[in-house]
Amino acid sequence: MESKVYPITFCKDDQDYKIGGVSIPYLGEKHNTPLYILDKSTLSFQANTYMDSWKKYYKNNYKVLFAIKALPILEVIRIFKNHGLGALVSTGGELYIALSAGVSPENIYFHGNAKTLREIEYAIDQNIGALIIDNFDEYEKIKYLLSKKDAKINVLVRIIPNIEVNTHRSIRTGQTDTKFGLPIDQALILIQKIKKEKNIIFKGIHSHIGSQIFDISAYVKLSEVLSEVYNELKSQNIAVEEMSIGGGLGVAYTEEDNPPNIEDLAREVSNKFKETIGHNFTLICEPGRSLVGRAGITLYRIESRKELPNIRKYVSVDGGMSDNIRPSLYGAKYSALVITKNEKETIFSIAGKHCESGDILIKDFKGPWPNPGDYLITFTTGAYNFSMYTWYNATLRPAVVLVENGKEKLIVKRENYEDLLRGQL
Ligand SMILES: Cc1ncc(COP(=O)(O)O)c(C=O)c1O
Ligand SMILES: N[C@@H](CCCC[NH3+])C(=O)O
Repeated sequence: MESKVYPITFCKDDQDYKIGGVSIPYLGEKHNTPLYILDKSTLSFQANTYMDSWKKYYKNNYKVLFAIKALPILEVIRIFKNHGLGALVSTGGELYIALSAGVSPENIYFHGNAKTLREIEYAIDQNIGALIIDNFDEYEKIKYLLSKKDAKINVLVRIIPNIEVNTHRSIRTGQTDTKFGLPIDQALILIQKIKKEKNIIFKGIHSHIGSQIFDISAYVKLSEVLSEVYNELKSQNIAVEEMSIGGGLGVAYTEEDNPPNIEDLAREVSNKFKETIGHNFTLICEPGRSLVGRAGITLYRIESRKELPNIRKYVSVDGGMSDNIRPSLYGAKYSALVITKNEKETIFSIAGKHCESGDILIKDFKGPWPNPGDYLITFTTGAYNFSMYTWYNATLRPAVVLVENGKEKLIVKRENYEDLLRGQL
């Protein structure tokens, strides 16, 4: 079925809706709901597109790091590792997950604006690819830790590129006023300090302008800014071996969304660098959402319906803001499909089961009026759904199933009631 929001293998045959060749109602019966379902073909396709596009346009080394915060699942990280991707982590916990998935330490980069001494020490002890230094205090922490060890660490320095992108204000990061990174003049001072250290190895510059970005020209502008910093450092005899353009490429949540494609990003950025400083450094990009978003769907069961005359109709499902907080947090829009025998279409809002009036997954959805027990699918739930799970109302974290070629594999177990008591005394 042609759609920007459906996973590549999503389809309907005479019997059922299917994903990865597996019947979706069958998955619901077998694994219960809510259920996250991931299409392996879509994951692989997105990873290959990133790798192939840089290979085609960028004439030097490049690294694609999966920002695992989007979907920190061992099996997913392993799939990407097998396609040649590394991992971007932002906490000690994410570092632990990436290492547990078998990503080799040199392919793990660690960013974040408030790394603790313990997290930095963990990264140094594991000898990861690079710490992405966000501020002067972090530099002091690294210096302090290295003064007590016979170790070295590679670092990138995160700059604020002063680029404001058109996305939700909570997920913009490159504008002048941001908690992430340093203004360029301060970053240059920090780099001079780093260069005086024997065991802090300066590798290059890091940047990230935000998430769910549709405008490739923002990345072209970013490439210009990075080129200026590169030239400034060159004039100070400081070599820049690596530069990161961050992640942030958007995906379609509804048919109205028109995200740019990955190949356009690679071509435009590569062309800009060719024009400015050449491909004389290792280019890094750090996609999260655009690798996993479209691969995921969430399957719910419809529990109840009601009609408030002349006001609104509601259909409530057995999940909600615990498994997808994005509508409540950002007003994010989603596409859905009801699997029902009823044909009469109407307009209703799809509500979650949580004790919050704001727990509405989709407002004013148009589709067939379902019966309790029918299934509802929401699309593009691969990114920042599982990872932003909250256990509000003591809900159980849903299971995750991976599908491919008619086969399914449980890759995360559903929580049970005992899990809710774990750690409680
Ligand atoms: C530094 C950094 N890199 C990469 C990403 C991944 O972003 P996205 O999932 O939008 O590709 C993020 C999250 O926005 C980030 O903070
Ligand atoms: N959590 C955000 C993206 C944040 C990106 C973090 N670097 C979302 O769901 O859209």
